Amino acid sequence: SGNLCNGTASILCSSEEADTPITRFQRYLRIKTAHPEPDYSSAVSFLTSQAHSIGLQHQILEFSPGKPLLILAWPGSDPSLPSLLFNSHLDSVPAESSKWIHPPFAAIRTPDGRIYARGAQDDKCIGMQYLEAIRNLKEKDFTPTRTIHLSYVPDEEIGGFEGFAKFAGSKVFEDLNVGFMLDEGQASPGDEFRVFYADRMPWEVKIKAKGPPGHGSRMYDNSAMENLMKSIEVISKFRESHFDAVKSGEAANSEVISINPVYLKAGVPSLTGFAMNLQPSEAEAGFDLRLIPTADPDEMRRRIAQEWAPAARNMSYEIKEKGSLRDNMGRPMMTPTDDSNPWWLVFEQAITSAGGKLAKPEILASTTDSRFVRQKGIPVLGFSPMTNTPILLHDHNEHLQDTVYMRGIKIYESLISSLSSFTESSKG
Ligand code: MET
Ligand SMILES: [Zn+2]
Ligand SMILES: [Zn+2]
Repeated sequence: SGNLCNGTASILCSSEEADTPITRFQRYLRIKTAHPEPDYSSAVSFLTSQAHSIGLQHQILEFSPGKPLLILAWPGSDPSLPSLLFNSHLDSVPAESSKWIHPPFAAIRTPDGRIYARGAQDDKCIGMQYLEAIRNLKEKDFTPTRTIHLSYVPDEEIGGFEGFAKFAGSKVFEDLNVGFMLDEGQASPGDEFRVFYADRMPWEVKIKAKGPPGHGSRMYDNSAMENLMKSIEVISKFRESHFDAVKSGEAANSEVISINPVYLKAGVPSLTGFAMNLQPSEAEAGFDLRLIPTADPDEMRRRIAQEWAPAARNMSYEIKEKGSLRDNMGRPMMTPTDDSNPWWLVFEQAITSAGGKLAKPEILASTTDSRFVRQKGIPVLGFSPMTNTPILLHDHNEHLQDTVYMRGIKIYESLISSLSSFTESSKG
C-alpha cells in the first residue's frame, strides 16, 4: 500500500517506486508478517493481486481462524500427471529493531544493492521469486505439462501445526496430487547452491527442579537450583560431545544432535529484581533440541527422563516433539538424492543448465514445513537460491543482494520449466 506507482507510470517515479521485480519484493517485505502478530491478510491480498496480474488461479484456505493459506495454480496441459508444489511461509520471526542498521520492515535497498528486511532470506525471497519466474515463463509463452502449484502458508515459524500440518492432512492437499515439492533452504556463503534432503526435528524440552528453599547464606543439598545446575552440566557434556564432532570436522553441524539452552527461570521476585538472600524452591530451564533424521527418539526420551530430569533429584520435564522422526512407512524422512529419484535428476540438471553449481546435498540444520510432506513419502527438496550470501536467517540485519535475488528468478525459471515438462515417470 502507499505505492502510487505502477508499470505504466514508472517513468514518473523514482527507481524505488517503479514496478519491477525488486520493488515488488520490497513491497512484500514491508508487510509486517513477523510474530507475534503477523499481518497475514495484507500479505495474502498482496500476493493474490500479484497472482491475478500474471493470470494464476487462486484459492484461500483457513484451517485455523486468522491463519489463511493461499494456494495458486498454473494448470498444466496434462492435469492427470502428479503436480508440483512450490512452498513458502508467510510469517517471519520477530526482529529486534533497535539492533538493526536499517529498520527491519522498511526493505531499504542500499547503494550497493543490499535489501535489508526481516524475511529477506527467510523466506519471502523464494515466495516472490516463484511468481517472477512464472511471470517470465508466461511472457515467453511457455506451457507447463504438469500443473504447478504455489502455497503460501502461515504459522511455520511457530511449528506449522495450524498451517501446513492441517493443509497436508486435508482433502484439498490430496486433490492437488503433489508428486514433488520444493520448500525453503538456506543461503550459501560460497558459490555453490545448497540443497537439503532432510530436516532435523525440533523438540522443545523444559526441565524443572524443585527443592527446599532456605536462607541465601546456607549450603545444603538438593536445592532446586543445585538440582537444575547438575542437569545443566550433564546436558552441557552431551552438547559438547556432539559439538566436538562438528569442530573436528567429523560431521557437519546438521549431522549431529544439537541442544541449546534458550531460557533459565528461577528466583523469588522482589521490587528491585530478585530476593538475593532467598534460595528459590523452583527452577526451570528450556532447550531447543534438534534431532537428526536417523536418531532414535526412544533413546532420547530415556536420556531426558533418566539423566537430564531424574525424578530422584526432584526433577520433572516436558517434551514437545514438533514433528515425527519417521514417515508413515516407518522410514527416516529423507528424500533420495541419487538416480533412484527421477525428480532429483531433473532438479540437478535444471540447476546446471542455468549455469549453477550444486554443493553436496545436506541435511538442513533447522526445520521446515517439508516434514509434513516427507511424512507422506512425497519427495521434497529444500532450496533457496542464494549463493555468495551470509547465512542471516533469524539474525539481525537479515539482507539479500539484489543481483542474487535476480539470479534466483532465473534459476526458478529453469527449475519450473524442467520439472513441469518432465513426464518420463508419472510416479510420485
Ligand atoms: C519449530 S518448527 C520450525 C520453526 C523454524 N523454521 C525453525 O527451524 O526453528
Ligand atoms: Zn525461519
Ligand atoms: Zn523459513
